[in-house]
Amino acid sequence: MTSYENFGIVGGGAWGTALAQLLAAEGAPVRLWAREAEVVAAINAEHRNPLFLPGAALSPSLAATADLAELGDRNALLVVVPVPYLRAVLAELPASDAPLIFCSKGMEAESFAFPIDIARAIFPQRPLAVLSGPTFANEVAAGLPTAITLAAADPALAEALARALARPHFRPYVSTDMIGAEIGGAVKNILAIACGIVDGAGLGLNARAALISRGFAEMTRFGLARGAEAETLAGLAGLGDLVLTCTSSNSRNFALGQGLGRGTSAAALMADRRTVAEGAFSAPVVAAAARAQGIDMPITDAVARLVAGETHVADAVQALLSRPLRPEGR
Ligand SMILES: NC(=O)C1=CN([C@@H]2O[C@H](COP(=O)(O)OP(=O)(O)OC[C@H]3O[C@@H](n4cnc5c(N)ncnc54)[C@H](OP(=O)(O)O)[C@@H]3O)[C@@H](O)[C@H]2O)C=CC1
Ligand SMILES: O=C(CO)COP(=O)(O)O
Repeated sequence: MTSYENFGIVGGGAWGTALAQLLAAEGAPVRLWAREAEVVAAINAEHRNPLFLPGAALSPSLAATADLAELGDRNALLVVVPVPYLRAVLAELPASDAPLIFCSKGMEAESFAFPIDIARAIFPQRPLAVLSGPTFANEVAAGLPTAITLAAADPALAEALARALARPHFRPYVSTDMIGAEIGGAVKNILAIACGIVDGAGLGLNARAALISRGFAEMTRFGLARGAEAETLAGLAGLGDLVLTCTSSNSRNFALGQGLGRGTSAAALMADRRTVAEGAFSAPVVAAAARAQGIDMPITDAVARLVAGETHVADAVQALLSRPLRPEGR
């Protein structure tokens, strides 16, 4: 079985930096590509990333580069670029047959593609995997206990990558359901915005619990219609991540929702921010994809309209509460 020891990280945001630190913590050489010179310089000179992961001390064995070509000799790449920018970055990757492990959580506008779909179109022959679950970057960088789903169509690849990424405090659970892992991560971001809205608007904990469980029903309907396995959606990459990000303002998506719930416009909340709340990008995309397939996703649709400034919180809540009564299983 191939062993993967020589990792490269594509993306110098909070999650790319935390994954790089996970792998470099005990002195293993890890190379990370970041787009911004400021991030590259801070990682190399100060062993910190104050822009995206303030407070984390990084291992000196983690080296950053602004040149993607320097990842050409790595035998596996963790790709941690927000989905709206992913296609452009993948197109610049150096030629290699090293597996690509996708760690981003979203769906691309217009193409309705998940990271795996984008990658398959660009690299039809390259082995692909997905890494997704309840994993706040700052906690992983601090070495706190974390479990995550690692999915690849080839079970031997999933197992080899899981073995390479596992640490005493970081447990990957293997799966062959890549689409399930991707859908869980993309949809939970949208639902975290919804839960943040409920929190910011002071609508109470009953409403939040209702949103988590009815949101999970939406995730499940969307996932099953697209070939995901129910077990994946009920696992770390789905329900696990939903619970994490729907209950903590450490989630950027939840925090964005809190701002909306307090009455600030999405445009004001999004202006000048450098960190991503992927759910704001994905909500209109998932809502449109669901509509096109005839899948009922009222919470996702409400978040999409709130982010677009097409409705107000009170009206969106009223619309959700006045839907016809129905059996819970639908
Ligand atoms: N933060 C977390 O706890 C977790 C995040 N994720 C997912 O990981 C992905 C990355 O998020 P995260 O690391 O938090 O990002 P951050 O919000 O911390 O940072 C923003 C990232 O976007 C990149 N970026 C901005 N503009 C562009 C562009 N035009 N082209 C290419 N890259 C650009 C930045 O790169 P640069 O530095 O070069 O500007 C930076 O890596 C997202 O899909 C997120 O959902 C998944 C699990 C946990
Ligand atoms: O995906 C995450 C944790 O699993 C991080 O969530 P946010 O992007 O909402 O901060």
